[in-house]
Amino acid sequence: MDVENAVLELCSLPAQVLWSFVCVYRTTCRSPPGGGSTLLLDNEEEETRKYAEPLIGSDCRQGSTSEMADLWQNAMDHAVALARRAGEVVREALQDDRKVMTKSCSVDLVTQTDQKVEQLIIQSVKEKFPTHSFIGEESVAAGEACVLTDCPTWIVDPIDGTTNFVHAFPFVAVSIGFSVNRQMEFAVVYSCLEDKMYTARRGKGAFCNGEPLQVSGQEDIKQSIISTEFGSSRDPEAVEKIFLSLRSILCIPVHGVRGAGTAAINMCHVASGCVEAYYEVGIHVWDVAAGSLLVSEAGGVLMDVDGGAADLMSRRIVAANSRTIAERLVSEIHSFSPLRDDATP
Ligand SMILES: O=P(O)(O)O[C@H]1[C@H](O)[C@H](O)[C@H](O)[C@@H](O)[C@@H]1O
Ligand SMILES: [Mg+2]
Repeated sequence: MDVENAVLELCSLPAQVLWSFVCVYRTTCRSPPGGGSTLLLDNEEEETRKYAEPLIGSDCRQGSTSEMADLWQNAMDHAVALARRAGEVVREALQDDRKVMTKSCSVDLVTQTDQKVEQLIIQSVKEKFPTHSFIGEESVAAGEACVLTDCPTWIVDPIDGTTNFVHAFPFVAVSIGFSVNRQMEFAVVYSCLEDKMYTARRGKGAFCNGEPLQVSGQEDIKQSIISTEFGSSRDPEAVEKIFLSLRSILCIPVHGVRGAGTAAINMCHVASGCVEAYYEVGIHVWDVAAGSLLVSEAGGVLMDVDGGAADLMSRRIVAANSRTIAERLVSEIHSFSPLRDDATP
């Protein structure tokens, strides 16, 4: 039977049996069956196999369901260690003069520390997980594509709150999201100057320094704090919409409007329950990927600013403690549509 028919035959088997085959294939027929071609597994199974290698070993011990379910734990642990190391680099850099450069406009700042931290993270991940993909803020700024595929992908904002970093304003985060099959599997946001490590694993809750997070139970927007940012665009039409939204929301009235200066930490505040909702138009996928999982794992909801499904590449986000608050916010937002992160240039 050739490889293609073998794969079709296998796909009709229950997963447990399929996994046994993968085990057998891995240990008893290193060379692909039928010579030449390799049995192609989709990325996740391939990655499972690669990851699960320590679990299979030469005795082909089958990874139990829980061990397989934790196959991304190894990557998450590495992400936490990288975020902590990156935080040390950020704190050290704050002791020196920071060389400030600009990107899309005069207030869209970047520093050598942003670039150094991103390189540190990506280089380390490439060594440990050579088949993984990346979306990094500074790599994209340098011309790399910003496309999310099914592959295991690290979505990295080396310094979220770059403007804060330049001014030593105390909210600076390293944000690392990880997606497989376009679904967030884990999130790590390290608020470097507060020494707060926010983590979330899909289906396993959200935490800050190991303490569980839960969104606010407040359903009345008039008893709420809302966070947002002015962003780095100074396009008159965009600024007009930003201020119209801000005035509408402020005059609901809400208790207050806040902004940490970083999308990632704004979303951590929603997950922590100290802010009922955050919204913004103009952010990028690297600003919100990790925060989106933290909010949903803390019991919150994500939505587009027009009330539709959240789309991490759309540059628009509402992250709230509940649909009630999210939909009330949407009714007050004057939205606009920046060029998508994955738009073809
Ligand atoms: O600091 P950045 O990584 O550039 O990201 C920030 C962005 O530049 C803009 O200031 C947004 O308003 C922020 O929410 C975002 O985090
Ligand atoms: Mg950034």
